[in-house]
Formats: sequence, C-alpha cells, structure tokens
Amino acid sequence: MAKDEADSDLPSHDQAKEFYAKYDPKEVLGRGVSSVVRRCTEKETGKEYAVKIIDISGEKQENYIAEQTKRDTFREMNILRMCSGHPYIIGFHDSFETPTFIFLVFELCKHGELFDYLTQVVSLSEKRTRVIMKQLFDVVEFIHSKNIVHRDLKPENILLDDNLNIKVSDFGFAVVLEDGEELTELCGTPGYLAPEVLSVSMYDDVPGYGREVDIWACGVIMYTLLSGAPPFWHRKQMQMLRMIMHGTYAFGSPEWDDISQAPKDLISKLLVLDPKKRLTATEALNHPFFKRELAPEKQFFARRTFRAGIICVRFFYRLKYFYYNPPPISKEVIQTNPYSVKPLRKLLDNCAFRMYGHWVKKAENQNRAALFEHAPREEWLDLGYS
Ligand SMILES: Nc1ncnc2c1ncn2[C@@H]1O[C@H](COP(=O)(O)OP(=O)(O)OP(=O)(O)O)[C@@H](O)[C@H]1O
Repeated sequence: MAKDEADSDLPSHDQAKEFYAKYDPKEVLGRGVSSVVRRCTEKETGKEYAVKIIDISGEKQENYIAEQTKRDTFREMNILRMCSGHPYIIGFHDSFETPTFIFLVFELCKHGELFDYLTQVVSLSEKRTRVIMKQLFDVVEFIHSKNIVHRDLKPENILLDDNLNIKVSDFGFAVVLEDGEELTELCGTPGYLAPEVLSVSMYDDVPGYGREVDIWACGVIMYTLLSGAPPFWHRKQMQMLRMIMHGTYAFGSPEWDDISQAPKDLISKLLVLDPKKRLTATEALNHPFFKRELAPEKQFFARRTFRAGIICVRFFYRLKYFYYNPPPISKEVIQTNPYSVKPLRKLLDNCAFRMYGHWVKKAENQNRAALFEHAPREEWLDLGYS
C-alpha cells in the first residue's frame, strides 16, 4: 500500500501533538466501526504497543453518534482501569484525548485474535480448550466480582499474547452493574446472545438481564472451540435466534464423537435457558473438566510390567506395518462411507469449511457476521457446484 494511502486515516500532527511526542504509529492491525487499531512504538523505550484511534470528530458520523462514541469510550476506559493488572485481560497502558480523537494505548498481542487462530486450526483439542476456557473463566470470575458484565465475549474479542495466553479485549459494551440493577439494552453479537437478552427486547413483561449473559457466551465459545462450528446457527437469522430462545443445540456426530463427557457436561450447564440455573464462573472453574484426573498410587509388579512391555513392542511393530502397508481403500467403502477414510475425511471437512465458511478468513472490509453465513461462495455457484 502506498504510504499516503496507509497513513490517510491518521490524525494530523497538529491534531494530536501529545500522542506523536511519545509514540510512532505503524501499520494497521484492525478496524472497528469508528476506530482504527495500529501497532505503535513508544519513543522513549522502543517498546511496541497497539493504539486504538477513535474518531469523535463527527465528520464520519452524525454528531449525536460521535457524542455517544465519546461517552462509551470513557466508560470503556474506566472499566479497563478497574481491570488493570489481570493477567488475562488486555493491559491498558496510556490514553490521550483531543477534541477530534481519543487514543487508547494497549499492550500488543502479536498473535491476534482467537478467531483467526481457530480459522487456521478449525477446532481445538480438549487439552487446549481446557487451558483457554480456564483463563476465560478466570477473567469472568474476576470481572463479575467487580460487578462488571462484558456483554460481548466471542473469539474475535479474545486476543492471544506471545505465549498464546488469552487477553480479553474490547470492553466497549461492558457496564458496571449497580446493586440490584437489571439491563434491558439489546447489544452483543447475534450468535452469542443469551436467550434473556432476546426476551427482554421482544416482550414487555419479562425481567431484565444480568451478568449470566457472559456465562452463556462462554458456553457458546467452548462449544465452538471444541467442534469448530457454533451451537446455534441457521442460514436465516430469525431461525437462529429462535434456536437460542429455545436452547436448541446438539452434540452432533461426527464432530462430537471423540469428545469426552466432561466438556459436554460443562457446556450443558452453561447453555441453560434459565439464567439463575446457569453455573457461575466460580462453579464452572470447579467443574471436573478443569480437574486433572489424579493417577492412583503406582506399585511395581515385575511380571505385569514385563508383559505390558512385550505388548507395547508388538503393538508398535503392528502399527509400523500398517503405516508402511496401509490396507487398500475399496471402491465400495468410498461410495458407501467415504467419511470413514481418514484422508477423504480431511478433504471433505476442508471442502465443507471452504464452501460454507464456518471459519472464514478475515479480509479487508469483511463483515464478521459472515461467520454464520451458510451460503456457498459465489465462485462455487459459477462452477455449477450449487
Ligand atoms: N492489543 C491489540 N493487539 C493486537 N491487535 C489488536 C489489539 N487490539 C485490537 N486489535 C485488532 O484490532 C481489531 C479491532 O479492535 P477492537 O476489537 O478493539 O475494535 P472494535 O471493538 O471492533 O471497534 P468498534 O467497537 O469501534 O467497532 C481487533 O479485532 C484486533 O484484530
């Protein structure tokens, strides 16, 4: 990209003297509705950060929306300060305000979003899911203890640091609950919305919602990490919202066949329609999924150990034999059950993901709602694959 074009959305030096005195802005990392996130370096230390530059000038949007953006940003800054120092929440380093822009300087997460990581790997192992979900519940337990509700937990808002630890970001919808306060605003991302958020926007005589919406979102995230597809999804958004309202989801085959009972049990205790019956973050952290199974005390039995050794060696040689002499794949198997053949299974899965875009690569100007679009891609239709 030409330098002029790349820098075209940067505020001028006159508009942001204080920021430019301390930081050098670099390439764009991501864009929001009214903001651009760039890598930047701190002049004094040479350390790298990410700066979110929020336009509050009113030039790109109506004045009243710019005012709202400004108010929301101050609320977000206040909440970020309340969360400072938590190991799995994005570090908030610095801020600057001018009449036209607000600059928020964050720690830099070079590995980007959990969403992009999932795009590459499609689904995660139980072990990796355990690490990520444990960190996520640590965050939720912490923010809920401070009466903060995030309201937009999803893989796009979970960044990964250099050690692939999570950093929960984007507290743009987060609020601090007053004692006994119930929320009524419809906000969040469709696939992750809890049923009570939908109810409150549809009916007059229902109670508002509270912190339990974050637990529901954790259930959706955990399901998605393990299977590579969201639990509530339909080509037509109204149908998808109806599925959420009724709590209709399944641990379908074959994605869930090899997944053990503990994570399924935990998910089923998170995706509970009645928010009062949903686990809390602390209860989720005490679920058996997060408890390592302790091996029984080991005793040494010479004969048994010797026999086990022989079996292992035999097994190894059989495995080696099959590896170098794989059984022929018959035409019948390919016709009747192609999914049972591992290389074909991989190919089919890849095609399905390409065609239906459960995981879609983020591109310039791509709408994130595409994650839930189940339509074949244009070029496939041209090829007559529809
Ligand atoms: N600290 C960071 N390190 C690396 N990349 C980041 C960081 N913060 C944000 N990004 C990238 O920038 C993108 C947009 O950031 P962010 O999620 O804060 O904006 P947004 O909330 O989507 O914006 P808006 O609320 O204005 O629509 C992120 O999705 C991510 O890819």
